[in-house]
Parts: sequence; C-alpha cells; structure tokens
Amino acid sequence: MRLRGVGRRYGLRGPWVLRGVDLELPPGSLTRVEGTNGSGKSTLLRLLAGIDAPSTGSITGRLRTAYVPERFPAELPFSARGYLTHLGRIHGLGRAAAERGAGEWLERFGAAEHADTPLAELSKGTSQKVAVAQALLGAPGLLVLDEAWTGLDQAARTVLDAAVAERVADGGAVVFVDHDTRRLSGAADAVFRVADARLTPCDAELRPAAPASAAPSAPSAQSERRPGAAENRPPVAGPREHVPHAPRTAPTGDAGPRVAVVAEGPADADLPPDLPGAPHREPGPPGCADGQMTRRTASPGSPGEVPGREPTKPVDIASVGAAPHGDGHPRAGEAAGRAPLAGGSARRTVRLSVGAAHSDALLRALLTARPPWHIRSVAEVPHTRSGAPTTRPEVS
Ligand SMILES: Nc1ncnc2c1ncn2[C@@H]1O[C@H](COP(=O)(O)OP(=O)(O)OP(=O)(O)O)[C@@H](O)[C@H]1O
Repeated sequence: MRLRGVGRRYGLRGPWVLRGVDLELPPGSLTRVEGTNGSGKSTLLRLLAGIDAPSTGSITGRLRTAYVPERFPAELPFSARGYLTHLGRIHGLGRAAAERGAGEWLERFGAAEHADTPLAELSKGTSQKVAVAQALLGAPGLLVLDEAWTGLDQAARTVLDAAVAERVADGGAVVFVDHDTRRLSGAADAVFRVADARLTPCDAELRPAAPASAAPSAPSAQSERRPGAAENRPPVAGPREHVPHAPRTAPTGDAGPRVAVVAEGPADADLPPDLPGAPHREPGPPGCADGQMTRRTASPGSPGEVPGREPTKPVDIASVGAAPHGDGHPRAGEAAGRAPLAGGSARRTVRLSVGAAHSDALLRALLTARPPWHIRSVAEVPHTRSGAPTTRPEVS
C-alpha cells in the first residue's frame, strides 16, 4: 500500500493537518507513528484505514483493513459476541466461523464471561478488548491501531503485542500509535513523527544527507525502514538455527508479580539465549514434562495437548493473529511458507515464569526468535501469602 503526496484538511479553507505525505507499507511490516497531541496522528491512521479520504494525493494498493479507533462506539445495540460476529461477517467470514472467532477472541482476551453483555454495559477495559478483537478477527492485510493498548489490562496488552507480532509474521502490515514509547520498542521497522503537517522518519535528523521529510521529492519511506527490526522477525522460510538454552534458574531478587508463559516450538530448536527477564523455566506436570515433544493433531487449546491445572485464568493466544480456523484462512504460522503448526509437525512445550515487568519483552523475544516460538498461554502467577510466587506449573 502506498501514499503519494497525501494531504488532508478539514473544510475547504481549513489548515492542512497533513501535507505531502509519502509512505509505503510493505507486507510484513510494523510501522509506528508518533507526534504530539493534535499533530495529526489519528487523521493519518483514519486515512490509512480508509474511513477518511485525502483532500489531495493518492492512496494505492489498498489492503483488506481492520482498524481500532481511538474511541470505540460502545453505544451500538449489540452484545459483545453479537458485535464481533457481525464484524466477522463484514470481514468476510461465514456465520459459523464468525461466531467461533468471536468466542475465541473473547476467550483470548479474558472477556468470555461478558460475551452476552450489551456493549453499552461493558466496562471501559472490556469494551476495549472487544474493539481490539473485532480488528483481529479477520486476519487483515493492514491492521491500524490507534492507542489500542490504552485501557487494556496487562494480560490483554500482552495478547495484543503477540497478535501484532503474529500479524506481521504472517505477512500483514501493522501501523500503530501508542503513547507508551516502549510499546513494541525495537520491533518496528519504521518510526515516523507527525509534526507541522509533515510525516517525517524519526531518525532522518540523524542523517544530514537525507531529506528531512517524507514529501513527494523524498526517497520512498521504505528506504528509511530500520533493518534491525526485520531481522528480529520470524523468518518466512529458512534454515533452523541451533541456539543454547535459556537460564534454568530463577534470577535473584525477582520478587513481585510474575507471569507464566507456555510456549511451543519446533522439537529440534532450543529457546533463544538471553531471554528478557531471565525467565525461570518451570517443570511441567506428570505426562507433559518440560521439553517433551508433542505432535499437534488437535486444534489450538484442545484439552490434553498440554495437560495441567489453571491456577489463574489463562489467556490462550495459541493462534493469535490468525483467522479463526475452519474458515479457509490460514492459521498463524501457516502463511508465507512457514511451517504449519497443525497437521502433525513435531513440537514441544516449555513453561516459563518471568517478572511481570518483563513479560512483554519475553513474549516478543519468543515470537520473533528464529525459528519463532508459538505462545500457548499467558497467565498471572498466583502468589503465596508471603508474596512469593507459587512453584506449581502455572497454566496449560
Ligand atoms: N473531523 C474533524 N474536523 C475538524 N478538525 C479535525 C477533525 N479531526 C481532527 N481535526 C483536527 O485535526 C488536528 C489533528 O487531529 P488528530 O486527532 O489527527 O491529532 P492526533 O495527533 O491524533 O491527536 P491526539 O494525540 O490528541 O489524539 C487537530 O487540530 C484536530 O482538531
């Protein structure tokens, strides 16, 4: 998708909010947009999402797009499940697939108990989960997120982080705005700032030879993309690498809330080294020991695949970012030549616990490893009265 000389102003004589925007969004790219309040970020995202039209310039190569607006219209006359099913149909899913997808995404975001609650009665946080779920339902070619993490609890933010990484890994383009500058830090291929109605690559000022704006005369915005971020992504295809084990012992001084992560990877690859937060590798329950090889023959999240108890409500993000299965769409990991996760390939499951502050980074590291690890579930680890985390396996 490409923007050429795009400008937007409200009203015939209104000031230009955006001008001369030249931007390319390649498949499998993550783009961050920054800027001060009122600078025009949401305006740009609405243009990208196709819900607003440029006053001047062109947008070509439009993709099937999903958009999480800054403000979700909660007064719509639907239940959460009804709304998601409706949106799933709009995204092109059949009725059964849309209903199934609606239920799965509500489950993953920890909002299943509110499935039949009218949108108008949902809390702000649950409402935001619905807003995000509707965008992820149909595995869009372009995902536009305007402060989509705002209002989500930690577990849901982690699910969304993972969904973004999966969407990009599956060849989608994702553009996001978030007030937290650490959001997906290091993962973006390109970062732009909106200021004075111009869209400017953030590191342009560090390169005096480069034009300082993304105006039509500037080189393609693609040329400003950060090479390092793409290298951190799951490969679309390629040889497997052997990497050493992550630390097996808990770090000292890791008191405080912890998050349990169950990750599934290829049987012949080990965990990436130096995982953020020095996660503690937990033993699995009898019959599913850490490192045991599994062969996936059931749908993600099916009972028995990773047996064990659930001390807290887990957020199952096994196929996060993928279209609901059974609808003819690929599942996460099946697109663009990546090895399918279902269908009998040898897999193994590891259980990690990490300080909550590091959970986002850990998830990112696993999802962007080579080869990528699939996140089966994320859950808060319950604490004992002394405040220490329990040592039993967290989730299944
Ligand atoms: N529908 C509209 N009609 C008239 N002016 C608008 C409209 N939408 C946005 N604007 C104006 O365009 C400018 C940019 O607004 P926009 O919402 O895109 O900024 P933003 O960077 O997303 O701001 P924030 O960070 O506060 O959300 C602002 O001056 C705003 O008042």
